[in-house]
Amino acid sequence: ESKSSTKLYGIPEGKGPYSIGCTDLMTDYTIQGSFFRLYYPSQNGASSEETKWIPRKEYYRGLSDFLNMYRMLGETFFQYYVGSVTCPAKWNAAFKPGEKYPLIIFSHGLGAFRTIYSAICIEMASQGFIVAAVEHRDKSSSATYYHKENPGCEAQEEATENPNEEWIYYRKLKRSEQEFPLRNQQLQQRTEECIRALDLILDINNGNHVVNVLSLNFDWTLLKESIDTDRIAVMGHSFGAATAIKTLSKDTRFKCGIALDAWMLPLDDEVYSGFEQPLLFINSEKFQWVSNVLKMKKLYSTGKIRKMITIKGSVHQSFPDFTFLSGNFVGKIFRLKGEIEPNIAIDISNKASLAFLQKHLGLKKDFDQWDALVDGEGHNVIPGTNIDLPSTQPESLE
Ligand SMILES: CCN(CC)CCN(C[C@]12C[C@](c3ccc(C(F)(F)F)cc3)(C1)C2)C(=O)Cn1c(SCc2ccc(F)cc2)nc(=O)c2c1C=CC2
Repeated sequence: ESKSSTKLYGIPEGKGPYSIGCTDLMTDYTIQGSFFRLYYPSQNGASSEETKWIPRKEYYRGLSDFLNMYRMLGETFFQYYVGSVTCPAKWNAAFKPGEKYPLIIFSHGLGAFRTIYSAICIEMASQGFIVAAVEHRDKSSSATYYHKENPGCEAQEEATENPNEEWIYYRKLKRSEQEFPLRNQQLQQRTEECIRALDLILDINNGNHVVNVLSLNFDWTLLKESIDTDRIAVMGHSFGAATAIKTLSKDTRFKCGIALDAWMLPLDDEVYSGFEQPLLFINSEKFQWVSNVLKMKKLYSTGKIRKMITIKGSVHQSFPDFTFLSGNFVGKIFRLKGEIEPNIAIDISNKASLAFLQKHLGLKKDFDQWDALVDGEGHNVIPGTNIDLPSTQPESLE
Protein backbone atom coordinates (compact mmCIF):
# COMPACT_ATOMS: atom_id res chain seq x y z
CA GLU A 1 0.00 0.00 0.00
CA SER A 2 1.15 3.55 -0.57
CA LYS A 3 3.54 4.38 2.26
CA SER A 4 2.86 8.02 2.89
CA SER A 5 6.38 9.38 2.71
CA THR A 6 5.57 12.62 4.46
CA LYS A 7 5.24 10.93 7.81
CA LEU A 8 8.84 11.93 8.58
CA TYR A 9 7.68 12.17 12.14
CA GLY A 10 4.04 12.86 12.93
CA ILE A 11 1.71 14.54 15.36
CA PRO A 12 3.50 14.65 18.74
CA GLU A 13 2.20 12.55 21.63
CA GLY A 14 0.83 14.12 24.79
CA LYS A 15 3.54 14.74 27.43
CA GLY A 16 1.25 14.65 30.43
CA PRO A 17 0.38 11.73 32.74
CA TYR A 18 -3.02 10.85 31.29
CA SER A 19 -3.75 8.40 28.45
CA ILE A 20 -5.94 10.07 25.89
CA GLY A 21 -9.08 9.05 24.07
CA CYS A 22 -10.83 10.77 21.19
CA THR A 23 -14.39 10.63 19.85
CA ASP A 24 -16.85 12.73 17.83
CA LEU A 25 -20.27 14.01 18.81
CA MET A 26 -22.88 15.42 16.44
CA THR A 27 -26.33 16.30 17.79
CA ASP A 28 -29.62 17.20 16.06
CA TYR A 29 -30.48 16.58 12.46
CA THR A 30 -30.07 20.25 11.62
CA ILE A 31 -27.28 22.72 10.90
CA GLN A 32 -27.97 24.24 14.34
CA GLY A 33 -26.78 21.07 16.07
CA SER A 34 -23.45 20.78 17.86
CA PHE A 35 -20.51 19.03 16.22
CA PHE A 36 -17.20 18.62 18.00
CA ARG A 37 -14.26 16.25 18.43
CA LEU A 38 -13.66 15.40 22.10
CA TYR A 39 -10.16 14.71 23.44
CA TYR A 40 -10.25 13.33 26.99
CA PRO A 41 -8.39 11.39 29.69
CA SER A 42 -9.08 7.70 29.00
CA GLN A 43 -8.82 4.51 31.04
CA ASN A 44 -5.42 2.89 30.53
CA GLY A 45 -5.26 0.06 28.08
CA ALA A 46 -8.68 0.86 26.66
CA SER A 47 -9.24 0.53 22.88
CA SER A 48 -6.12 0.02 20.83
CA GLU A 49 -7.29 1.75 17.64
CA GLU A 50 -5.62 5.10 16.82
CA THR A 51 -7.74 8.05 15.71
CA LYS A 52 -8.04 8.88 12.02
CA TRP A 53 -6.70 12.42 11.65
CA ILE A 54 -8.90 13.51 8.70
CA PRO A 55 -11.84 11.10 8.87
CA ARG A 56 -13.66 11.76 5.55
CA LYS A 57 -12.48 12.32 1.98
CA GLU A 58 -14.83 15.32 1.62
CA TYR A 59 -12.39 17.30 3.78
CA TYR A 60 -9.73 16.83 1.08
CA ARG A 61 -12.13 18.36 -1.44
CA GLY A 62 -12.80 21.27 0.92
CA LEU A 63 -9.10 21.85 1.54
CA SER A 64 -8.17 21.83 -2.14
CA ASP A 65 -10.98 24.29 -2.92
CA PHE A 66 -9.93 26.51 -0.01
CA LEU A 67 -6.33 26.42 -1.19
CA ASN A 68 -7.35 27.16 -4.80
CA MET A 69 -5.90 23.88 -5.99
CA TYR A 70 -7.43 21.93 -8.90
CA ARG A 71 -9.96 19.72 -7.12
CA MET A 72 -8.89 16.42 -8.70
CA LEU A 73 -5.22 17.24 -8.04
CA GLY A 74 -5.91 18.45 -4.52
CA GLU A 75 -8.00 15.46 -3.52
CA THR A 76 -5.39 13.01 -4.83
CA PHE A 77 -2.59 15.01 -3.20
CA PHE A 78 -4.25 14.95 0.23
CA GLN A 79 -5.43 11.34 -0.09
CA TYR A 80 -1.89 10.25 -0.87
CA TYR A 81 -0.02 12.44 1.63
CA VAL A 82 -2.29 12.47 4.64
CA GLY A 83 -4.83 9.71 3.93
CA SER A 84 -3.20 7.32 6.37
CA VAL A 85 -2.24 9.82 9.09
CA THR A 86 -3.50 9.01 12.57
CA CYS A 87 -3.20 11.10 15.70
CA PRO A 88 -1.86 9.67 18.99
CA ALA A 89 -5.19 9.22 20.82
CA LYS A 90 -7.22 6.04 21.30
CA TRP A 91 -10.39 6.15 19.18
CA ASN A 92 -13.51 5.75 21.38
CA ALA A 93 -11.41 4.63 24.37
CA ALA A 94 -13.47 4.51 27.55
CA PHE A 95 -13.52 7.83 29.43
CA LYS A 96 -11.65 7.86 32.78
CA PRO A 97 -14.22 8.83 35.43
CA GLY A 98 -13.52 9.51 39.09
CA GLU A 99 -12.27 13.11 39.07
CA LYS A 100 -13.46 16.49 37.85
CA TYR A 101 -11.56 17.80 34.85
CA PRO A 102 -11.27 21.41 33.67
CA LEU A 103 -12.81 21.99 30.23
CA ILE A 104 -11.46 23.75 27.12
CA ILE A 105 -13.57 24.68 24.11
CA PHE A 106 -11.33 25.03 21.02
CA SER A 107 -12.25 27.02 17.87
CA HIS A 108 -10.51 26.35 14.52
CA GLY A 109 -9.31 28.90 11.95
CA LEU A 110 -10.49 29.92 8.48
CA GLY A 111 -10.46 27.00 6.09
CA ALA A 112 -9.66 24.58 8.91
CA PHE A 113 -11.99 22.18 10.75
CA ARG A 114 -12.24 20.36 14.09
CA THR A 115 -9.53 17.68 13.68
CA ILE A 116 -6.41 19.58 12.61
CA TYR A 117 -5.32 21.09 15.93
CA SER A 118 -4.82 17.70 17.55
CA ALA A 119 -1.25 18.38 18.78
CA ILE A 120 -2.62 21.15 21.02
CA CYS A 121 -5.79 19.29 22.07
CA ILE A 122 -3.95 16.02 22.76
CA GLU A 123 -1.34 17.78 24.93
CA MET A 124 -4.08 19.51 26.96
CA ALA A 125 -5.98 16.22 27.41
CA SER A 126 -2.80 14.42 28.48
CA GLN A 127 -2.40 17.08 31.18
CA GLY A 128 -5.89 16.41 32.52
CA PHE A 129 -8.23 18.63 30.49
CA ILE A 130 -11.31 17.65 28.54
CA VAL A 131 -11.09 19.44 25.17
CA ALA A 132 -14.01 19.94 22.75
CA ALA A 133 -12.77 21.09 19.34
CA VAL A 134 -15.91 22.44 17.71
CA GLU A 135 -16.54 22.30 13.96
CA HIS A 136 -18.18 25.50 12.76
CA ARG A 137 -21.06 25.46 10.23
CA ASP A 138 -20.61 29.14 9.28
CA LYS A 139 -18.93 28.22 5.96
CA SER A 140 -15.58 29.31 7.32
CA SER A 141 -14.43 25.71 7.53
CA SER A 142 -13.02 23.96 4.47
CA ALA A 143 -15.82 21.43 4.86
CA THR A 144 -18.30 20.22 7.42
CA TYR A 145 -21.52 18.24 7.39
CA TYR A 146 -24.69 17.42 9.25
CA HIS A 147 -27.19 14.58 9.06
CA LYS A 148 -30.67 15.29 7.78
CA GLU A 149 -33.47 13.28 9.33
CA ASN A 150 -33.51 10.12 7.20
CA PRO A 151 -37.16 9.79 6.13
CA GLY A 152 -38.16 6.60 7.89
CA CYS A 153 -35.78 4.29 6.06
CA GLU A 154 -34.06 3.28 9.31
CA ALA A 155 -32.84 0.16 7.59
CA GLN A 156 -30.66 2.44 5.42
CA GLU A 157 -27.40 0.52 5.00
CA GLU A 158 -24.50 2.52 6.49
CA ALA A 159 -22.37 1.21 3.67
CA THR A 160 -24.09 3.13 0.87
CA GLU A 161 -23.17 6.79 0.30
CA ASN A 162 -25.07 8.40 3.14
CA PRO A 163 -27.89 10.25 1.34
CA ASN A 164 -28.91 12.00 4.55
CA GLU A 165 -25.55 13.70 4.96
CA GLU A 166 -25.47 17.36 3.93
CA TRP A 167 -21.94 18.69 3.25
CA ILE A 168 -21.18 22.40 3.55
CA TYR A 169 -18.04 23.82 1.95
CA TYR A 170 -15.96 26.96 2.44
CA ARG A 171 -17.60 30.16 1.20
CA LYS A 172 -15.06 32.28 -0.66
CA LEU A 173 -15.22 36.04 -0.32
CA LYS A 174 -16.55 37.49 -3.58
CA ARG A 175 -14.31 40.00 -5.36
CA SER A 176 -16.76 42.84 -4.83
CA GLU A 177 -17.60 41.81 -1.28
CA GLN A 178 -16.51 43.64 1.89
CA GLU A 179 -14.73 41.27 4.26
CA PHE A 180 -15.86 42.61 7.66
CA PRO A 181 -19.65 42.05 7.36
CA LEU A 182 -19.21 38.41 6.32
CA ARG A 183 -16.55 37.67 8.94
CA ASN A 184 -18.47 39.44 11.72
CA GLN A 185 -21.61 37.49 10.86
CA GLN A 186 -19.60 34.27 10.87
CA LEU A 187 -18.08 35.35 14.20
CA GLN A 188 -21.55 35.65 15.75
CA GLN A 189 -22.42 32.13 14.60
CA ARG A 190 -19.08 30.72 15.74
CA THR A 191 -19.59 32.25 19.19
CA GLU A 192 -23.08 30.73 19.46
CA GLU A 193 -21.65 27.35 18.44
CA CYS A 194 -18.99 27.52 21.19
CA ILE A 195 -21.63 28.44 23.78
CA ARG A 196 -23.98 25.70 22.54
CA ALA A 197 -21.15 23.17 22.81
CA LEU A 198 -20.59 24.23 26.42
CA ASP A 199 -24.33 23.93 27.17
CA LEU A 200 -24.38 20.43 25.67
CA ILE A 201 -21.32 19.28 27.65
CA LEU A 202 -22.80 20.68 30.89
CA ASP A 203 -26.01 18.80 30.04
CA ILE A 204 -24.01 15.58 29.68
CA ASN A 205 -22.23 16.44 32.94
CA ASN A 206 -25.67 16.50 34.61
CA GLY A 207 -26.24 12.96 33.40
CA ASN A 208 -28.77 13.82 30.69
CA HIS A 209 -28.89 11.38 27.80
CA VAL A 210 -27.31 12.65 24.57
CA VAL A 211 -28.30 11.42 21.10
CA ASN A 212 -25.21 11.11 18.92
CA VAL A 213 -26.21 11.28 15.27
CA LEU A 214 -22.92 9.54 14.48
CA SER A 215 -23.25 5.90 15.37
CA LEU A 216 -20.14 5.50 17.52
CA ASN A 217 -19.77 3.12 20.45
CA PHE A 218 -18.72 5.59 23.13
CA ASP A 219 -20.35 5.71 26.55
CA TRP A 220 -21.19 9.37 27.25
CA THR A 221 -22.77 8.51 30.62
CA LEU A 222 -19.24 8.07 32.06
CA LEU A 223 -18.85 11.87 31.81
CA LYS A 224 -21.57 12.42 34.44
CA GLU A 225 -20.22 14.83 37.12
CA SER A 226 -16.76 14.80 35.51
CA ILE A 227 -16.58 18.44 34.43
CA ASP A 228 -15.15 21.01 36.85
CA THR A 229 -17.81 23.59 36.01
CA ASP A 230 -15.84 26.46 37.66
CA ARG A 231 -12.80 25.77 35.48
CA ILE A 232 -13.82 26.36 31.86
CA ALA A 233 -11.63 28.10 29.25
CA VAL A 234 -11.89 28.93 25.55
CA MET A 235 -9.02 28.76 23.02
CA GLY A 236 -8.70 29.21 19.30
CA HIS A 237 -6.34 29.83 16.38
CA SER A 238 -6.53 32.89 14.09
CA PHE A 239 -10.27 33.33 13.24
CA GLY A 240 -10.78 30.85 16.08
CA ALA A 241 -8.85 33.16 18.41
CA ALA A 242 -11.20 36.04 17.53
CA THR A 243 -14.01 33.56 18.26
CA ALA A 244 -12.48 32.80 21.66
CA ILE A 245 -12.29 36.53 22.46
CA LYS A 246 -15.90 37.15 21.41
CA THR A 247 -17.05 34.06 23.35
CA LEU A 248 -15.28 35.33 26.49
CA SER A 249 -17.05 38.68 26.17
CA LYS A 250 -20.42 36.95 25.75
CA ASP A 251 -20.32 34.25 28.42
CA THR A 252 -18.76 34.59 31.87
CA ARG A 253 -18.87 30.84 32.40
CA PHE A 254 -15.61 30.93 30.45
CA LYS A 255 -13.10 32.01 33.09
CA CYS A 256 -10.18 32.84 30.76
CA GLY A 257 -9.12 32.64 27.12
CA ILE A 258 -6.10 31.90 24.97
CA ALA A 259 -5.80 33.53 21.53
CA LEU A 260 -3.32 31.72 19.25
CA ASP A 261 -2.06 34.10 16.52
CA ALA A 262 -5.37 36.00 16.62
CA TRP A 263 -6.91 37.49 13.47
CA MET A 264 -8.69 40.56 14.89
CA LEU A 265 -10.56 41.75 11.76
CA PRO A 266 -13.92 39.98 12.49
CA LEU A 267 -14.26 41.62 15.93
CA ASP A 268 -16.75 44.46 16.35
CA ASP A 269 -16.48 47.30 18.85
CA GLU A 270 -18.52 45.46 21.48
CA VAL A 271 -15.49 43.41 22.65
CA TYR A 272 -13.39 46.55 23.07
CA SER A 273 -15.70 47.82 25.81
CA GLY A 274 -13.81 45.20 27.77
CA PHE A 275 -14.55 41.91 29.46
CA GLU A 276 -13.26 40.88 32.87
CA GLN A 277 -11.72 37.49 32.10
CA PRO A 278 -7.93 37.13 31.67
CA LEU A 279 -6.67 36.73 28.10
CA LEU A 280 -3.34 35.41 26.78
CA PHE A 281 -2.15 36.22 23.25
CA ILE A 282 0.41 33.78 21.83
CA ASN A 283 1.63 35.21 18.52
CA SER A 284 3.80 33.86 15.74
CA GLU A 285 6.67 36.04 14.57
CA LYS A 286 5.73 36.10 10.89
CA PHE A 287 1.90 36.45 10.76
CA GLN A 288 1.26 39.64 12.70
CA TRP A 289 1.00 43.22 11.40
CA VAL A 290 0.61 46.70 12.95
CA SER A 291 -3.18 47.22 12.73
CA ASN A 292 -3.84 43.69 13.94
CA VAL A 293 -1.59 44.05 16.99
CA LEU A 294 -3.00 47.51 17.73
CA LYS A 295 -6.46 45.89 18.00
CA MET A 296 -5.01 43.43 20.53
CA LYS A 297 -3.58 46.38 22.47
CA LYS A 298 -7.05 47.99 22.44
CA LEU A 299 -8.17 45.07 24.63
CA TYR A 300 -5.67 46.10 27.30
CA SER A 301 -7.30 48.30 29.89
CA THR A 302 -6.73 48.97 33.54
CA GLY A 303 -7.45 46.14 35.87
CA LYS A 304 -7.84 43.56 33.15
CA ILE A 305 -5.29 40.75 32.87
CA ARG A 306 -3.83 40.71 29.37
CA LYS A 307 -0.60 38.88 28.50
CA MET A 308 1.17 38.65 25.13
CA ILE A 309 4.15 36.62 23.96
CA THR A 310 5.65 35.98 20.53
CA ILE A 311 7.35 32.71 19.60
CA LYS A 312 10.52 33.55 17.65
CA GLY A 313 10.95 31.83 14.30
CA SER A 314 7.32 30.65 14.23
CA VAL A 315 4.74 31.13 11.49
CA HIS A 316 0.91 31.08 11.37
CA GLN A 317 0.95 27.39 10.51
CA SER A 318 3.09 26.53 13.55
CA PHE A 319 -0.17 25.96 15.46
CA PRO A 320 -2.22 23.58 13.22
CA ASP A 321 -1.02 19.99 12.67
CA PHE A 322 0.21 20.29 9.08
CA THR A 323 3.47 21.70 10.41
CA PHE A 324 4.32 18.22 11.77
CA LEU A 325 3.48 16.37 8.57
CA SER A 326 5.45 18.15 5.90
CA GLY A 327 9.07 17.59 5.08
CA ASN A 328 11.46 20.48 5.51
CA PHE A 329 11.44 21.35 1.82
CA VAL A 330 7.64 21.48 1.29
CA GLY A 331 7.23 22.86 4.78
CA LYS A 332 9.40 25.88 4.13
CA ILE A 333 7.87 26.54 0.68
CA PHE A 334 4.28 26.63 1.94
CA ARG A 335 5.31 28.41 5.14
CA LEU A 336 4.06 25.40 7.07
CA LYS A 337 7.21 25.55 9.13
CA GLY A 338 9.15 28.51 10.42
CA GLU A 339 12.83 28.58 11.34
CA ILE A 340 11.93 27.06 14.69
CA GLU A 341 11.43 23.29 14.93
CA PRO A 342 7.64 22.60 14.91
CA ASN A 343 7.78 20.47 18.06
CA ILE A 344 9.68 23.19 19.95
CA ALA A 345 7.22 25.90 18.88
CA ILE A 346 4.12 23.94 19.90
CA ASP A 347 5.86 22.99 23.16
CA ILE A 348 6.35 26.66 24.05
CA SER A 349 2.75 27.45 23.11
CA ASN A 350 1.36 24.52 25.12
CA LYS A 351 3.50 25.18 28.22
CA ALA A 352 2.65 28.89 28.26
CA SER A 353 -1.03 27.96 27.85
CA LEU A 354 -0.87 25.46 30.73
CA ALA A 355 0.82 27.97 33.04
CA PHE A 356 -1.78 30.64 32.16
CA LEU A 357 -4.65 28.18 32.66
CA GLN A 358 -3.31 27.06 36.06
CA LYS A 359 -3.08 30.66 37.26
CA HIS A 360 -6.51 31.79 36.02
CA LEU A 361 -8.51 28.61 36.50
CA GLY A 362 -6.94 28.00 39.92
CA LEU A 363 -5.62 24.54 39.05
CA LYS A 364 -3.63 22.54 41.58
CA LYS A 365 -1.00 21.21 39.19
CA ASP A 366 2.65 21.97 38.52
CA PHE A 367 2.10 24.07 35.37
CA ASP A 368 3.37 27.15 37.27
CA GLN A 369 6.85 25.85 36.42
CA TRP A 370 6.27 27.54 33.04
CA ASP A 371 5.15 30.92 34.41
CA ALA A 372 8.29 32.59 33.04
CA LEU A 373 7.16 31.74 29.49
CA VAL A 374 3.96 33.74 30.00
CA ASP A 375 6.21 36.71 30.83
CA GLY A 376 8.08 36.12 27.60
CA GLU A 377 11.18 34.86 29.38
CA GLY A 378 12.86 31.85 27.85
CA HIS A 379 14.44 30.45 24.72
CA ASN A 380 12.68 31.35 21.42
CA VAL A 381 10.10 33.58 23.13
CA ILE A 382 9.79 37.33 23.63
CA PRO A 383 7.35 39.35 25.74
CA GLY A 384 4.72 41.25 23.75
CA THR A 385 5.20 41.61 20.01
CA ASN A 386 8.05 41.79 17.50
CA ILE A 387 5.97 44.27 15.44
CA ASP A 388 7.12 47.92 15.72
CA LEU A 389 4.05 49.79 16.91
CA PRO A 390 3.71 53.56 16.35
CA SER A 391 4.45 55.23 19.67
CA THR A 392 1.14 56.21 21.20
CA GLN A 393 2.66 59.01 23.26
CA PRO A 394 1.59 62.49 22.00
CA GLU A 395 4.47 64.17 20.07
CA SER A 396 6.76 65.81 22.61
CA LEU A 397 6.04 69.58 22.58
CA GLU A 398 9.67 70.68 22.47
C1 LIG B 1 -5.55 30.68 -0.45
C2 LIG B 1 -6.56 30.94 0.62
N1 LIG B 1 -6.48 32.31 1.15
C3 LIG B 1 -7.89 32.49 1.59
C4 LIG B 1 -8.14 33.44 2.65
C5 LIG B 1 -5.49 32.45 2.29
C6 LIG B 1 -5.14 31.09 2.92
N2 LIG B 1 -4.43 31.23 4.20
C7 LIG B 1 -2.99 31.01 4.20
C8 LIG B 1 -2.75 29.51 4.15
C9 LIG B 1 -3.57 28.43 4.80
C10 LIG B 1 -2.41 27.79 4.06
C11 LIG B 1 -2.14 26.34 3.92
C12 LIG B 1 -2.72 25.46 4.83
C13 LIG B 1 -2.48 24.09 4.68
C14 LIG B 1 -1.67 23.64 3.62
C15 LIG B 1 -1.43 22.16 3.50
F1 LIG B 1 -0.98 21.88 2.30
F2 LIG B 1 -0.55 21.78 4.41
F3 LIG B 1 -2.59 21.53 3.71
C16 LIG B 1 -1.10 24.52 2.71
C17 LIG B 1 -1.33 25.91 2.84
C18 LIG B 1 -2.72 28.71 2.89
C19 LIG B 1 -1.48 28.82 4.62
C20 LIG B 1 -5.12 31.56 5.35
O1 LIG B 1 -6.33 31.67 5.32
C21 LIG B 1 -4.35 31.74 6.68
N3 LIG B 1 -5.39 31.82 7.73
C22 LIG B 1 -5.80 30.69 8.38
S1 LIG B 1 -5.10 29.20 7.98
C23 LIG B 1 -6.00 27.95 8.93
C24 LIG B 1 -5.81 26.63 8.30
C25 LIG B 1 -6.61 26.27 7.22
C26 LIG B 1 -6.40 25.05 6.59
C27 LIG B 1 -5.37 24.24 7.04
F4 LIG B 1 -5.17 23.06 6.44
C28 LIG B 1 -4.57 24.59 8.11
C29 LIG B 1 -4.80 25.80 8.74
N4 LIG B 1 -6.75 30.72 9.32
C30 LIG B 1 -7.37 31.88 9.65
O2 LIG B 1 -8.26 31.90 10.52
C31 LIG B 1 -6.96 33.06 8.95
C32 LIG B 1 -5.99 33.01 8.01
C33 LIG B 1 -5.77 34.29 7.43
C34 LIG B 1 -6.63 35.17 8.05
C35 LIG B 1 -7.45 34.46 9.06
